[in-house]
Amino acid sequence: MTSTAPASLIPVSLLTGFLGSGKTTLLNYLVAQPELKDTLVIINEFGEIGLDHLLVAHSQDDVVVEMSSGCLCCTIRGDLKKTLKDITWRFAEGGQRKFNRVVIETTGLASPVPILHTLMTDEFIASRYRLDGVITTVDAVNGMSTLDQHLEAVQQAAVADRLLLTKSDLADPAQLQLLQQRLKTLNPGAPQLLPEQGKIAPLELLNAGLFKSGEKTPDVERWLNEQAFSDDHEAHDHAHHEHHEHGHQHAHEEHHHHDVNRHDDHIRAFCFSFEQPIDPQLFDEWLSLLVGFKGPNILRIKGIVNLIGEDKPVVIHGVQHIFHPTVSLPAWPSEDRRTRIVFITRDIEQATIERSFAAFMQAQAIEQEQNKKPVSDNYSW
Ligand SMILES: Nc1nc2c(ncn2[C@@H]2O[C@H](COP(=O)(O)OP(=O)(O)OP(=O)(O)O)[C@@H](O)[C@H]2O)c(=O)[nH]1
Repeated sequence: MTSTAPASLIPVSLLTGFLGSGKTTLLNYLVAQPELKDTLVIINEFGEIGLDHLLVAHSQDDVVVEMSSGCLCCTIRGDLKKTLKDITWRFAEGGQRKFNRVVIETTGLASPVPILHTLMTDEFIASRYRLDGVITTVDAVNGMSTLDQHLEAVQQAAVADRLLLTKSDLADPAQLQLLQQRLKTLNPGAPQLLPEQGKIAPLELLNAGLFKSGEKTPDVERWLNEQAFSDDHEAHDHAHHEHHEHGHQHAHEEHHHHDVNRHDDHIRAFCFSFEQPIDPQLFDEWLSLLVGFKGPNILRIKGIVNLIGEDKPVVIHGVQHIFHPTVSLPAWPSEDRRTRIVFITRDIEQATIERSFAAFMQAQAIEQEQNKKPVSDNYSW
């Protein structure tokens, strides 16, 4: 189990959101704000000639924009690695780095999961950068139909740490409320914010990760936002209820369309918790087996774990089958010593996770009694 010095790593915010959902408008506003001084913006878009960089105002000398062409999610993944390596010396003066934060705007057409993956897998990147958070813009007017039609848009919203509902000035309030409820069901942990023409206090978006810039103490509560998952079912029921009402009162066809095999019906967001400290080997085996079998369907995992023999909590953060180096926290953030892990999955139910964990615990108890084979030999998914 390794641990890193997160305070010294450069925070990276990922800005994603479907085509035309207001990413550039937001960036244009953000780069002019003092909080984003010394921020390097990497803009990527689909197609050979990038235009977006021309739209981002260079309001401050310290804000620099790096262009890559191609689709960031596939061919450009190598380029992203290269760019993140190159900028450490290209944007340096007298041996001093000229930026202390990076924002990557991704193409609206792709799921950000492979990019998160890239940020975690490359050794050089993981040793220099840390993910601060995923910011996702959702168009308040077109959001519903975009979510219906594009799995990528659902994934963008599902893995967000902050959801920005743009163009709310153009949306009908009832329509906006429905979208907000749908997003709450999809991703209960992400605060929803409503910028007007991209105007939003930068601090609402930055520091969404475990650590705030310049601070050594992690903010687990804000990062995990476990509280938001406790009324998960309520939110789900409410969304369906509202959905029906809306369908009957306003748009029967739309209602019907939304209910038919929605992409987000496959997405699950829940918090797994466990009271007692967990045997580290059992936890490792369980997690390895889980990501081994279900990796592609795990969009994001983040959590705080109480391990037997460790007086400090351990933080885990993963995407698909890839995990960030485990971080040991200096102390428990509160009296609450439970293991709490937030899962965002595709087609993996909370009950499946709970059942597999219970089976491991049970098998371990039997094994301890009979001193038999490792638990993983006996569990199948
Ligand atoms: N009325 C209104 N229009 C907005 C708002 N935010 C963005 N827009 C408009 O929406 C359109 C698309 O915004 P962009 O910022 O270009 O969206 P984008 O996500 O960067 O688009 P792509 O680069 O195509 O992915 C532009 O015409 C913006 O002016 C808003 O809050 N209100």
